[in-house]
Amino acid sequence: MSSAQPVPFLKGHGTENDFVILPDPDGLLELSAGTVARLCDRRAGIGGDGLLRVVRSAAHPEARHMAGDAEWFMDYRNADGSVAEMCGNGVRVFVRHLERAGLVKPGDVAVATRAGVKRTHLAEDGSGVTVSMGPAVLPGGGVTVRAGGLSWPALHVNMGNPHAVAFVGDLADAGRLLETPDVEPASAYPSGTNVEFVVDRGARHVAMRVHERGSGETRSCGTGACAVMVAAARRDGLDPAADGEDATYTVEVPGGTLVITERTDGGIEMTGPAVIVAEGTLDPEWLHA
Ligand SMILES: N[C@@H](CCC[C@H](N)C(=O)O)C(=O)O
Repeated sequence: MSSAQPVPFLKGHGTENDFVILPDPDGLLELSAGTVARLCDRRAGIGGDGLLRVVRSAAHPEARHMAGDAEWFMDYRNADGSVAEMCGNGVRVFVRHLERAGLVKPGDVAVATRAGVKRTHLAEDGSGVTVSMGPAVLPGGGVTVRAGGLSWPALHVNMGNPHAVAFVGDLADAGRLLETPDVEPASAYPSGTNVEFVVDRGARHVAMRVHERGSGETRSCGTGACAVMVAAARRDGLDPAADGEDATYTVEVPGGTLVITERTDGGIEMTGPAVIVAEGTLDPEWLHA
């Protein structure tokens, strides 16, 4: 990362999906994949499942076309430094940071992402953030997930980023998830995928584990929880666009709870917490080592 100036950072999380946040309003930081991976390293860096660079849309070539709708662009990177289209927990934490920094007021805030503009709503009482995640796309075709020596049929769901959702007998069946689950056919996911393992907890209430592309097993994934909600609804015979009735599910993740509604227009809304934990300045000696 090239910068002669001190580089500020924050640390935040949403249902324990944690992020390094780098405010860079004018898009001046040159952020290599290696620097992102160093920052997200839990022992030698700050630590995080991913990184949120906070850039004015007008200052970023990938977001300039959205500047009229959303002042701020969430430049999201996975912990290994790879770029991803969207991060559902990240976008909540992103707007919490904007609010805390006095850059937006509670209420409606639009955020530009690589998956388009996402509309968010920051509760006045600071309780949580709701994000309009857009519709799920179900490309169809059979997918199989293998992990922990077992295999399951899975549903391919795209929430701006790719997911394979498998219903399992027990969340422990997926094993330790230290390695990337095998997903077939690989051609269904040319850029890799996030994988969710799901069990039922009650009526319209599920629990999941997730192995994230570029980050490994994490304690939550917002786009993954939305993919799981849609997979559970279809399995339960619900399709709000056809039924003319919204469907709401509670999705438990290891790091907390997300509430997700699919509307009759196909739009998906996710509500959950967003917390800023700390802020500081990167040590220039460490940064430029
Ligand atoms: N944790 C995120 C998803 C982050 C991106 C994902 N790992 C990918 O590569 O698609 C979320 O909360 O949605």
